[in-house]
Amino acid sequence: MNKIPATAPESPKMPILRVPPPAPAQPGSNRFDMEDIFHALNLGVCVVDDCGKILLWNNWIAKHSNIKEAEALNQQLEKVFTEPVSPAFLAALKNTLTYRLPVVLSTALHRAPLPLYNAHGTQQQTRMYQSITITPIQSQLSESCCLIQITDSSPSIKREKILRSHSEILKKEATTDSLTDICNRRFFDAHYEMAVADAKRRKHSLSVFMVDIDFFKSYNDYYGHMAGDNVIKLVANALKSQLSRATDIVARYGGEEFVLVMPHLPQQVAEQFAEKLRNAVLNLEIPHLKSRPFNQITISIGLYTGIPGNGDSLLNKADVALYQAKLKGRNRYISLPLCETEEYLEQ
Ligand SMILES: Nc1nc2c(ncn2[C@@H]2O[C@H](COP(=O)(O)OP(=O)(O)OP(=O)(O)O)[C@@H](O)[C@H]2O)c(=O)[nH]1
Repeated sequence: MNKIPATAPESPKMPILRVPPPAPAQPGSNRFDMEDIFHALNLGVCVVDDCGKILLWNNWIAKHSNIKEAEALNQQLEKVFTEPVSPAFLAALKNTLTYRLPVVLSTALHRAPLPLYNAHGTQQQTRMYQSITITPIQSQLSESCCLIQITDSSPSIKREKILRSHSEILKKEATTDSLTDICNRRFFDAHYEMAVADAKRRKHSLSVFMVDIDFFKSYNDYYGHMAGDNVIKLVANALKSQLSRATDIVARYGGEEFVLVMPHLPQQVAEQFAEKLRNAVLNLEIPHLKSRPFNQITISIGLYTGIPGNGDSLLNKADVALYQAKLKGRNRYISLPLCETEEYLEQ
């Protein structure tokens, strides 16, 4: 190891760092051995000369690269490793040596520029995440050198990953209905507001489908609440499986009621889609002996297709249509007739 001299070097050929002389020893205090401190640092320290030859190599790098100090000294940095060094690191080093400007390698872009490991010879052979700074320094002999400092950023990156996954989970929980795993009312309200604004701006239609499971109170009473929960899940899945466009959503509106919003559908296509939804639930063939005359789980659908205007909301109109579907015997869709706003669509 090349000691970091605190005074003038013995050999005029050996470049040295400008290290401030130690403070005069106070009575009773200890003098520090710079070499011990250099090797005890909990970060990698390496100095290369203007040709990229290694002049200093501390214990931290020796440990994490599995390359001893004696093997590293006087070798070209990029050749001392058996595995490749990242081109970004080499470019940064070259820049610092040429232009004498310090560089901080972005940990976001360059996670593991050097082949350094936390656990050598174990199964855990993934490169350590590193934060690297390269600083130009001047030796007393005016030779240009670079100080490379490396810290292990794995713990902070791990922490960041955990925080990010926690925030993803929280975001999902805030927008998803826990029983059915489809969008919840909160997400729907926000989405609906944006869909309405978009449809108004572009003057295109929105189709709103209000869906309600028929005779669900009697189902709960007869089969029990848990069986009722399971039906809600199955119906939610059946409705969701009919959607294919990224712009369409289905949400649990509350209890055994669902809502679907789909932009840009001609009314006739929206009606065909409502029939597809009804059949998807019918095809589940869930027995419901208290539902006369169907004897199985069915849904009623209220559909309204229109350009959002300033009057009654599309949701209210779809709700009115649902009420009519219930009155007319359930297991059907009702689509409210076009009003003035829709005449625009027909032009
Ligand atoms: N199992 C279960 N039941 C629910 C849930 N949310 C609401 N319900 C029940 O759904 C039933 C809805 O009943 P009603 O609104 O009277 O409607 P219905 O019996 O389906 O009658 P129609 O809609 O007129 O066909 C009530 O008994 C609620 O307790 C839920 O999360 N799980």
